[in-house]
Amino acid sequence: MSEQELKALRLRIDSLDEKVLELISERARCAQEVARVKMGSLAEGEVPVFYRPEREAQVLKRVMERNKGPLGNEEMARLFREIMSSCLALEQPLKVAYLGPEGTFTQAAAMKHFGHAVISKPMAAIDEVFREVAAGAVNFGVVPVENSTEGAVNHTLDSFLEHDMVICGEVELRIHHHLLVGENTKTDSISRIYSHAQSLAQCRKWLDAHYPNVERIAVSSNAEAAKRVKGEWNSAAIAGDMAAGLYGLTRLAEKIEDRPDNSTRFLMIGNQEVPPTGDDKTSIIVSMSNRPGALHELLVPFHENGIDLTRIETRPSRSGKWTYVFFIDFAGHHRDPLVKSVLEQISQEAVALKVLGSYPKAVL
Ligand SMILES: O=C(O)C(=O)C[C@]1(C(=O)O)C=C[C@@H](O)C=C1
Repeated sequence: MSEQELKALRLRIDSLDEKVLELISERARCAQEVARVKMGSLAEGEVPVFYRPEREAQVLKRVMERNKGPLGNEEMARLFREIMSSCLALEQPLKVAYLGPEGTFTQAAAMKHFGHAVISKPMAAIDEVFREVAAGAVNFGVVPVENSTEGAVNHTLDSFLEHDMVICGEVELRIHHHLLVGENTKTDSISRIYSHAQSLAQCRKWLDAHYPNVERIAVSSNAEAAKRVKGEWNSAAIAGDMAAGLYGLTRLAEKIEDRPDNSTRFLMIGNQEVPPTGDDKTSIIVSMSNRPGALHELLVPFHENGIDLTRIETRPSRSGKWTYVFFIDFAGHHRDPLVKSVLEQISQEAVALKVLGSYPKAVL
């Protein structure tokens, strides 16, 4: 390509950037107007709701439907995700607590869902994320709930039994683990590998094959593992890209998870009910009396009404020995007439039924 051709193309890019800049600014001014309208239409004592997950899901879906390339749908939606995040920050900067420390996959999930224009707050434990939201110190919390290789995150399920929370969104993240070392690590003398217990489990076969005799040490998070390695010469960590970048570690081996489709689902928790979008999920907790056929009775109304169950999980209830609660996710919104009638049928048989929330299915 000649110098002249390159120059002409860059001039075109400059002129397009100016237009993009003007359009983004116009969009941001529109969002400010939206905020003014929201503030102006409040009833006495009502608090404005700036963050609207149902609307955000619609915007992102529309972008993906209309995108003609060459950028892929996900890539384009990610760009719009960030634009919307910045527009919302003009209306109200959201405060989001997540399972920390910085560099965890939960932080990556929070950014994927809310974009980067939020004030994020790392918490030391899942329960603390719940408490922070309950105390009103943040608008939303982000917690892991299930992994495709390792199953349910029990701390999260148990926290739902203790706190009154509304689930207002979900996000799925492909989890890639790397074996990370620091500048001072002697790579032929690694005698311990740090990571979160779930991540060690997700890489078990790889570790058996490559580091069978090295001690595996479970720590509170992958980011904590990365932090430790920085100061030691004989250790490595299993963690993701964010932690690697944050602690300046390099990858000795990439994508070492045993299953290539290894992914984790995260939930956004808050106090805000989300209206239907037409493509939603609902999460409920049900406790049934301890008798034969109870689970069958619980599931029949879903089957009879053609409602798609996406997950069912069992946990011991806190109220009695050998009694259980079921965590169920299904397609639909609790305001849909069909879902409403199924929930009514179940509540006649159940000891207790709690709707944890209806929320848009993950778009990104
Ligand atoms: O539509 C709204 O209610 C807005 O506040 C605008 C907007 C956007 O930028 O598109 C911003 C934040 C909301 O979470 C949803 C959408």
